[in-house]
Amino acid sequence: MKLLPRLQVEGSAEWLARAATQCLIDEARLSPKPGLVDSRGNGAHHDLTLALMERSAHSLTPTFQALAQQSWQRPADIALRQTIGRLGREGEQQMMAATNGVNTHRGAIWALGLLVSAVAMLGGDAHAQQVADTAAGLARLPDDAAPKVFSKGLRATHRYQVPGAREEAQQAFPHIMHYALPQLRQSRLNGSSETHARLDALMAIMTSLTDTCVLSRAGMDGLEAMQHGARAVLSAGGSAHPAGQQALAMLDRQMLALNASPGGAADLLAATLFLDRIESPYLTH
Ligand SMILES: CC(C)(COP(=O)(O)OP(=O)(O)OC[C@H]1O[C@@H](n2cnc3c(N)ncnc32)[C@H](O)[C@@H]1O)[C@@H](O)C(=O)NCCC(=O)NCCS
Ligand SMILES: Nc1ncnc2c1ncn2[C@@H]1O[C@H](COP(=O)(O)OP(=O)(O)OP(=O)(O)O)[C@@H](O)[C@H]1O
Repeated sequence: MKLLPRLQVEGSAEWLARAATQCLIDEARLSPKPGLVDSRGNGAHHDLTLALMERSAHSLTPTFQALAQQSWQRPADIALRQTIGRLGREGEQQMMAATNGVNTHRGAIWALGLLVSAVAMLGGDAHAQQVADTAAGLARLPDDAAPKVFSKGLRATHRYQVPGAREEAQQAFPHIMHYALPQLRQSRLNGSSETHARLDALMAIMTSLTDTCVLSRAGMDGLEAMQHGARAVLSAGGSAHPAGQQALAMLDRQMLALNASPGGAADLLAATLFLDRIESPYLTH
């Protein structure tokens, strides 16, 4: 692999960090998303707003940049895993400081952080599948310095015996690679607007993700409502189609009634937009 001069590495790290932040902002603004914060309002969240999500996204740029710098052309080993674990946890603290203690982006720091690191490990130029595989290699390494803390996500994975954020990464992000990215591109090819293509990609994730945000807030009934509702949108022709729009509005009402919010699916949509950008960095959708 070609060794890049320091300045070029810094420039690439900055580009990756800005791209990751922009994907978080694009995800947050995308509307109408069922149960989630979007340009219309707060969805099922009492403690989140779009302004808070955007402030949080900006607070994470230095974290993404440090992750890219530290990971540049390095192999997946315990030393790198420890470094990115530390940077990820520091990023969570930055986020919490920017939001006065509200969890806006924990799952997104995990998924996007690993993907930013993986692109940098590969020298800044790679296909989405290689990036996902490389990120999975990192996620499978033990992080011995991680504090043993209680988390809602972990409790939901144990209680319902389902994979969560950790496993999604360790399995090389199947919901991005097998559902969201293909749907995003198919909907674009079908002539859908960028907004509709992104909403369809979100629906594709929601058809099968075991989203621990939804499980924690609304149990298995909430998760089933999310998966069935998302399938109904896609089988009605997607969000660009009038019948799909009706199905999406119904899913939104259901999610609000159940106090359910597919935050994990939202994180994976942001990560999907990032991998899409990596493969076509000069296109502005
Ligand atoms: C793995 C993480 C997300 C912790 O996950 P945990 O399952 O313990 O639960 P927690 O409730 O804190 O967060 C889960 C979040 O993931 C998202 N999520 C939920 N379900 C899913 C799913 N099935 N797939 C993907 N994401 C999901 C949601 O946004 C949710 O808020 C992460 O915070 C972590 O361990 N960070 C340590 C720092 C680190 O190693 N970073 C390295 C990369 S930067
Ligand atoms: N647009 C969005 N709207 C809402 N949540 C989002 C959005 N995008 C991403 N998320 C994710 O959803 C998670 C927030 O979910 P949730 O509010 O259930 O977490 P919590 O603070 O741990 O729980 P609770 O609010 O039930 O106390 C964040 O970690 C974030 O990663």
